[in-house]
Amino acid sequence: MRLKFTKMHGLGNDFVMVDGITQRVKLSPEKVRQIADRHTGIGCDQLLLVEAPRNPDVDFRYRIYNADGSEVENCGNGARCFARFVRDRRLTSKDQILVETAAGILQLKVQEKEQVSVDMGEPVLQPGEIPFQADIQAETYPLEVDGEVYNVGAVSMGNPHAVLLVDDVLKAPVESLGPAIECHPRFPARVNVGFLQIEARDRARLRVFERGVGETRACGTGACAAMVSARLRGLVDEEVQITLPGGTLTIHWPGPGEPVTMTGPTAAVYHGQIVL
Ligand SMILES: N[C@@H](CCC[C@H](N)C(=O)O)C(=O)O
Repeated sequence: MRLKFTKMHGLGNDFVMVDGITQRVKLSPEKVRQIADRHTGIGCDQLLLVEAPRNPDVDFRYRIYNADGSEVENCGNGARCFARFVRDRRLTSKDQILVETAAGILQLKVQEKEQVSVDMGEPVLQPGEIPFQADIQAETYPLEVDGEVYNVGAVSMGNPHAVLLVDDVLKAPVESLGPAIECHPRFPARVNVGFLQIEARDRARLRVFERGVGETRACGTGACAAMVSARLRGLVDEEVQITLPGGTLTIHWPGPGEPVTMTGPTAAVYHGQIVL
């Protein structure tokens, strides 16, 4: 199979974008891992596959695969790159795009200077739906890892996130605690793990150890989940600039019952073909 693709990124969270509308694509977890390999493939955090929608009321469907080959529900930086990709490839000329994902329908707005805003929908906080094992919903939950107890927020943005507050993201134990929480038995579908440092009511820093990938330079759903967790704890206002290692996202969330909006940049790097 010869596959045409575009390499893109959102704040350094990098993607192989594949147009499954104008070419025939058959992907297995092995093929995704082969493409994502940074030494022997193209290299990416996620592969995003654009397809025709199944729901006639939306414009596209897009599917998300982590570098480990697992198919997942949502990807914030990927959603922004997806919007830019379908316009650059002239699959649509709309600047407001509705897209079906495994997490539901997202609404994307293409702005000036390659910025895209995404209505990420309402966060899910019910433990069973995240999924997270807890008897009742709470702002934070004590989570035991290797004999230590950490207070974590648990939020789904379509995909599951754990959020820990830290004093300094640069010193946060992302490489050790990230994988231990990612596979914690209380998160039966595994989890993305965010380490959040609040700097002011409108400014924060974040590092994310992503499920199925490892630490990435940015995670859009991770920034939304961090915002939700911080706001539920009363630590931030309704709009926050969240700076990740790859750059800054603007996240807006008035509060429970409201959708989260994420705004940030997109970048196209190159086009290519790979034979699999
Ligand atoms: N990088 C993404 C999230 C991608 C999926 C995640 N690793 C998961 O397994 O849920 C983002 O920008 O949101």
